[in-house]
Amino acid sequence: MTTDLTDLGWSQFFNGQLDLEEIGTLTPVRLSEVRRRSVVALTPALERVEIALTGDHVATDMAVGDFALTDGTRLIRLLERKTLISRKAAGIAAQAQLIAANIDTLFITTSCNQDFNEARLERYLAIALDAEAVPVIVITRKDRPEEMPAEDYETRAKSIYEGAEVMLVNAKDAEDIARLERYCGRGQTIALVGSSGVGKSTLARGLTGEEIEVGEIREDDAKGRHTTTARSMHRMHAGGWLIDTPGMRELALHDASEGIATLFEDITELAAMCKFSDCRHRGEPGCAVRAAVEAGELDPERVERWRKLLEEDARNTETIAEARDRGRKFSKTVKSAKKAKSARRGE
Ligand SMILES: Nc1nc2c(ncn2[C@@H]2O[C@H](COP(=O)(O)OP(=O)(O)OP(=O)(O)O)[C@@H](O)[C@H]2O)c(=O)[nH]1
Ligand SMILES: [Zn+2]
Repeated sequence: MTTDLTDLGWSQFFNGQLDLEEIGTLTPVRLSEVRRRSVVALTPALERVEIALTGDHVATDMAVGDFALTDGTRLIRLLERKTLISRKAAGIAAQAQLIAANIDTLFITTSCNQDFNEARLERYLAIALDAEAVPVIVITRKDRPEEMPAEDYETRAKSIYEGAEVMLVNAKDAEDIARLERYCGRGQTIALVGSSGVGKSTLARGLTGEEIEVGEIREDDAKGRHTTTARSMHRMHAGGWLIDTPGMRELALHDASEGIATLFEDITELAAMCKFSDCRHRGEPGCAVRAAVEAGELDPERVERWRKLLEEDARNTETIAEARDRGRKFSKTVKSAKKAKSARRGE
């Protein structure tokens, strides 16, 4: 059976990374599960094969949705990603954990109720923009709006960022699901983010016809527990792929300064014109942001949210950088210990 690679989400972007020899000898696959010492990959024939990780390949470098080349038994190399979503991993060894690669569209989900708020949506928008995925705000419960008419939620969402499409839906309604399917066609990859209870499972069920379980699977090893994800790529009715992982549902902001700058482009540009390059926009002389607020050209609440988002991002990013420094020293120790061990085993 020859399924077109396009079905997997393959495009010129990936094809252009292969040299002639690789085209002749290797097969592109897409990772649908990342385990501790192996990955499960989707082949061009849409079969799932388990590939052991050998040599320098380690699970922490791989993400669900990655494209890789295999010679049939081994994973030869990962291809450069079009988009990447990561999160700050929990625990002392804080490091960025890769959540999903090559997502085209991120459905940022909220509801016509108290879950809806600009700050939350902006945080997800910054993540999507930073990852270079197209953000679509999906507002569920249009059939049961709580605090104001459903259309008002839509209007508020539309005013957040003009680059984001807004879809007001009843997640249980087949016609509304069909409206979302324009992002879910053949070759497209999407993911759902949003708080618990906003309707992500309901949307996922509507788009795939599957009841998706996103429980974390833990594989124990001597050094502790390593979290992997269960089967995470799901085919949608419209032909595309939905990536659903526990990590995706618990995304936190980190290292997203470019996304924040894109989302708040106007404020970012103003801030560059402040007299002091480290201006905190809290009343310093020559503050262009402050001046715009005073002139009524900028919403002060939006400025406050922007500042908080930057702070949150800086806080989390710093922790990762610091941990990385600490980790380097530690990993040297681990590496030499491992070497000694393999030497003893005669590997
Ligand atoms: N009336 C109505 N009910 C909805 C809508 N979207 C979701 N629900 C209901 O809201 C409840 C929560 O929806 P879920 O799909 O489980 O939410 P979730 O985001 O997956 O939540 P987690 O699994 O906790 O992440 C369910 O009872 C859904 O049937 C909607 O648009 N309209
Ligand atoms: Zn300023």
